[in-house]
Amino acid sequence: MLVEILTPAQMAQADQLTIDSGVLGYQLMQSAGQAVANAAVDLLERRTGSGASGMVCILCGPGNNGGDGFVAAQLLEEEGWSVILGCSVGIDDLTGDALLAAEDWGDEIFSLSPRLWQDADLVIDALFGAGLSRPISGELADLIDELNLSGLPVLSVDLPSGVDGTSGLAGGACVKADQTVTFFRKKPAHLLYPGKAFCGDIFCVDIGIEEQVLDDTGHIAVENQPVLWIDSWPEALKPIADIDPLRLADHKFHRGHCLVLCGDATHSGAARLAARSALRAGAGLVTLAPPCDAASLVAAHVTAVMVEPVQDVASLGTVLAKRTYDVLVAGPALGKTQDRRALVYDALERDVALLLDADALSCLVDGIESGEADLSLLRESPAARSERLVLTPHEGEFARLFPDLSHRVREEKRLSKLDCAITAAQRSGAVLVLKGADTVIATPDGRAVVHSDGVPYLATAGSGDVLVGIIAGLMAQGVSALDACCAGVWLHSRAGRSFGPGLIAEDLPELLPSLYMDVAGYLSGGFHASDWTGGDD
Ligand SMILES: NC(=O)C1=CN([C@@H]2O[C@H](COP(=O)(O)OP(=O)(O)OC[C@H]3O[C@@H](n4cnc5c(N)ncnc54)[C@H](O)[C@@H]3O)[C@@H](O)[C@H]2O)[C@@H](O)CC1
Ligand SMILES: Nc1ncnc2c1ncn2[C@@H]1O[C@H](COP(=O)(O)OP(=O)(O)O)[C@@H](O)[C@H]1O
Ligand SMILES: [K+]
Repeated sequence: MLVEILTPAQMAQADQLTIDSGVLGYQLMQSAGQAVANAAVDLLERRTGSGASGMVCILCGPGNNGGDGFVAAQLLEEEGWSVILGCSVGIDDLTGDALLAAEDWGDEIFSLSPRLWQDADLVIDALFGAGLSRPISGELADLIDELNLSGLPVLSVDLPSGVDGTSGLAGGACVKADQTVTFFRKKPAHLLYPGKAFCGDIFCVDIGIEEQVLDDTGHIAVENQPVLWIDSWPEALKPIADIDPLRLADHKFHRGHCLVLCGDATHSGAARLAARSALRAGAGLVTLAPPCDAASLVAAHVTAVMVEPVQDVASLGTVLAKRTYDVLVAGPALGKTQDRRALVYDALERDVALLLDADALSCLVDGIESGEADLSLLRESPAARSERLVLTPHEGEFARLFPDLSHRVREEKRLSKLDCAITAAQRSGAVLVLKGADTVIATPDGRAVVHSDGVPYLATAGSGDVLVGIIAGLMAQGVSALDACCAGVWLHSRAGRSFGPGLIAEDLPELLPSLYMDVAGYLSGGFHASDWTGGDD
């Protein structure tokens, strides 16, 4: 099944639709508080041994997040745990369901102070959740800093207080939680950094909201899971017993041919990594295209990968006319000389699936008088028109192409990486892979997939070249651009995680075969990401 991600605004709509259908808001709050209390008991029992013999400190804020805290306080006390509760406002300042919850708590409400947790075994952070409207500052920020220094386990309700639910940005003080319990569906901040790093283990619990509300709320993105792309998994990467008998006699030309443009003699490693990765990802043939004076050096460093010199636009035309190529990759250490830049512009006019990475992305900005890429060249390319244009920028390349959506601007204006990636995909007409510890894959029609799996081992030279090669290899076999990007990012991340420390980019393509056996476990059902029409239509 799809795992949808809802913005706090969409979540508020889900709450409201449920309330409109006859469920009391206070009932939802009680379910949320119960889930928090359950999680707290698990954590307490792990810390204090079984039996209700520990103390919980609950920090409540002025809104419904605080309301969840009051409910949890009451339930934990009923179960025999010692509870001490502080609130950022007096009971007279509470309203609605939060006021009801505070009245039902009935016990003492202290002012917030570090003294509250001095004897505690666990702190529950119910200060702010979806309603955070600005970074936390002043006395509350000091309190959060002290809490983070206390070394006590912290359970956050819905979101770690201070983290912006929509963008995952952490502008002011933020609670550093060991565990976060959220409700119905995850929010962007549970997946996007830095927010995700503050959440600890995330548990998403059912509080009685019906799935059907999603038809009305829509969703901002989905999580990247094999169910999205497993149905388009190439035959050649399946275990022999799963291959369609009619495909057992396939030859290499059925598995597609990738052409990878290559840089000069001193910069050919990146393209060679991409080429090898495309082969490992199942492309039937892969050819590297270096400039003439680098051809013998490149040829000396490859074996199954072929070499066809491409000096200029004319020779690219000749090479493309000679054989059928299914996918063209341009970027890894391509260089930004006049010649190589001309190749990128020429490739944009050709009717072939096109993956632009690294230097090819920079070529779209470098040497342009206005300093701005002409995105209409991308949008109107045959590749984009046939939904076969892919861009794989890291944040630096993304900032050059889309300066108004850069990481810096996002932080300044508190914009979400998801919204910005979707906007960039719409402007460029490309399936866009905005790489990072939280990679966002976005499509021109407004869909987004998030792969959030901090694997710092992947932050190593050449790792992005491998990713673009994997995506190209999958597309060569007929996988759609979106499915190939999602599957490629998944495989890349898994490879990094399974290898662990010491990983270098050369290791990554060699890890793919063992991952294909893992993928085989998912082959029993699913649907294509490319068939998914998004949540808000
Ligand atoms: N019926 C519902 O809507 C449900 C809501 N639930 C809980 O309600 C939460 C959302 O509740 P609210 O919308 O009341 O929002 P919050 O409780 O997250 O916070 C809103 C309050 O905080 C204040 N505030 C925001 N940023 C601040 C800052 N930086 N410094 C000081 N004060 C600040 C606002 O003025 C407002 O009073 C969710 O996170 C979830 O925990 C759950 O109880 C489930 C049901
Ligand atoms: N901390 C991290 N967690 C997960 N993935 C990461 C992390 N850091 C980098 N990556 C991934 O590693 C790859 C690096 O790509 P890139 O920056 O283009 O490197 P290069 O240009 O050296 O090939 C991207 O796919 C990115 O998503
Ligand atoms: K919270």
